[in-house]
Amino acid sequence: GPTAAATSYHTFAEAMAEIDTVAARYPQIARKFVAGKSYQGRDIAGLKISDNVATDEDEPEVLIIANIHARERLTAEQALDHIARLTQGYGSDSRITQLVNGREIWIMPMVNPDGQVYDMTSDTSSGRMWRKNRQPNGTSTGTDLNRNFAYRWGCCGGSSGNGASETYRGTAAESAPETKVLANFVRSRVVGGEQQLKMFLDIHSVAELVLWPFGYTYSDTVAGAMSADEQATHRAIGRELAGTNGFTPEQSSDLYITDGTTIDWTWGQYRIFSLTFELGGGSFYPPPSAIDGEVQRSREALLRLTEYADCPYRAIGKQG
Ligand SMILES: NS(=O)(=O)N[C@@H](Cc1ccccc1)C(=O)O
Ligand SMILES: [Zn+2]
Repeated sequence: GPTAAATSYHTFAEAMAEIDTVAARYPQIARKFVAGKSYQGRDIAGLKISDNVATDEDEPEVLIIANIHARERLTAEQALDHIARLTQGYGSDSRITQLVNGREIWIMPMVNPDGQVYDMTSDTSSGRMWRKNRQPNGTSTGTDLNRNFAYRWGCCGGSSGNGASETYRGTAAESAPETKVLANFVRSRVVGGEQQLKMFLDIHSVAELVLWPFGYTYSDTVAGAMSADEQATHRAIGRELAGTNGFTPEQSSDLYITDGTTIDWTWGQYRIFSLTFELGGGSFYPPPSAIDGEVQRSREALLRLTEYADCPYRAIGKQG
């Protein structure tokens, strides 16, 4: 349950059960939502955490997703830990209480459930090293959901057109049902013509990095798409958060060019300040005994990301 520290990786069923348990235990501040279904029909679910959680209040919104890559098991634990911290701390920790009162926080711990189940139902103690979803694509299986988003999809050599590739981009932007579900959820947060989501985090592993857009170009700024202030704000938040967990902060493309990624789309399409974390742990399958230590490293970073949602520009001393 949510009180004990994680001592083993959650199966998909256990993660869904934990979401139900938290929603039942904290009904004033936690509410389960199902954004849609995976290719094989599994729920793509999460928790909304906020005071008056059944009401859409005019509060800055944050979206945190995890486990879009199936083998990156620690990422779901990080998301479930943030859920536990926010719900258990409410009413006793003043910082967390203020955060939950002043934000609407959407957390989705397993956004690639088919891949996660396939990876975990292996005959070894670790996994199948599976990354993609489980959608057939001609001769092979799987679309890399982090190459299937619509902003500059397939533009720049940052993905593959080969179905067997680990970075297969799909037949078109949002060709994967899981991508469509996530993109539809973000689109649904445009209320009164304004995107309510102000911060986005996509949790990956395993490289100990804090990354910001864009991935499709080496350029720091892009006219009409990433101004100097917008880039400086991403960099300042990225560096601040990396200062709390010891990860390396850099623009996504500093590592390699990627196109069709989550954060290029959430920023490029909606100007949601967006980061990707690459957690630590040394491998995709750190021993269960390492889960708690690794997850604790980024607790502060997730709290600060959630705090910035009312004014990300605060990171560069600028008013909204
Ligand atoms: N988790 S990962 O190793 O696959 N990296 C992710 C995120 C990522 C994207 C761009 C540069 C570095 C890391 C990916 O989609 O490539
Ligand atoms: Zn990943």
